[in-house]
Amino acid sequence: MDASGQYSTDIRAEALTLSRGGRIVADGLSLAADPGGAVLLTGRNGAGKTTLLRALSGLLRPEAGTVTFSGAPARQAGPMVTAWLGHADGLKPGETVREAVDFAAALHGRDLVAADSALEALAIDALDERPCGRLSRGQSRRVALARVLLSGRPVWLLDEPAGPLDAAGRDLLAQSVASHRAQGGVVIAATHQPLDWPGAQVMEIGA
Ligand SMILES: Nc1ncnc2c1ncn2[C@@H]1O[C@H](COP(=O)(O)OP(=O)(O)OP(=O)(O)O)[C@@H](O)[C@H]1O
Repeated sequence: MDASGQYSTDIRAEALTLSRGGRIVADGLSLAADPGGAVLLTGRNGAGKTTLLRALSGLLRPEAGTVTFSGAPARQAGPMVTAWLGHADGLKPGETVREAVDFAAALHGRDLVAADSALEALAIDALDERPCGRLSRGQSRRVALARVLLSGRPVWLLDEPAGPLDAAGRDLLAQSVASHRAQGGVVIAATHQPLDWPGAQVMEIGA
């Protein structure tokens, strides 16, 4: 983020061949997003959406092709510029919502005002004393998303972010994504649900 509070990282993936367990699951995939961009990855179960997200993050090495963030290879830059939301929310059952969110804020050098804002952005401020192990699936997803908001990372990679969210939760997610993009952030999400993110590219995997 620069002095004016804007992100400026772009992502380029070119001619990717991806394999899982020794089997090619996707071939010839390319994708690009400039600051402020969003890409929705769609496609049937097993098409390779999660695999592509992992390759974009730098966690999975492509068999062929390249992923770069503003020109830097993903395996080098990915851990610094991406925030990852997987299928699992990764919350500790005994930790309260407040503890989970405050920890994320501290980890990313954010203050408690930012933590409060993230709780409010996902409308989970009233749940702050509840242990994460006693949340509903949608409430738990909201906490995981609040932690993404606190990451301060320019590129969000979200795997089924709206899976268990209700309509109000999907609206809050859309608003959070819109504010991130307005700051020059990039959001790439795999989804089975139609998500109303204005101007997002839709890329069908395995078509
Ligand atoms: N750890 C693994 N080892 C071997 N094969 C795997 C592994 N994980 C996934 N696969 C295979 O890779 C292919 C792509 O899986 P991936 O999870 O990327 O699909 P997806 O499009 O995200 O699916 P879904 O919509 O069900 O989440 C599938 O055929 C899957 O069986």
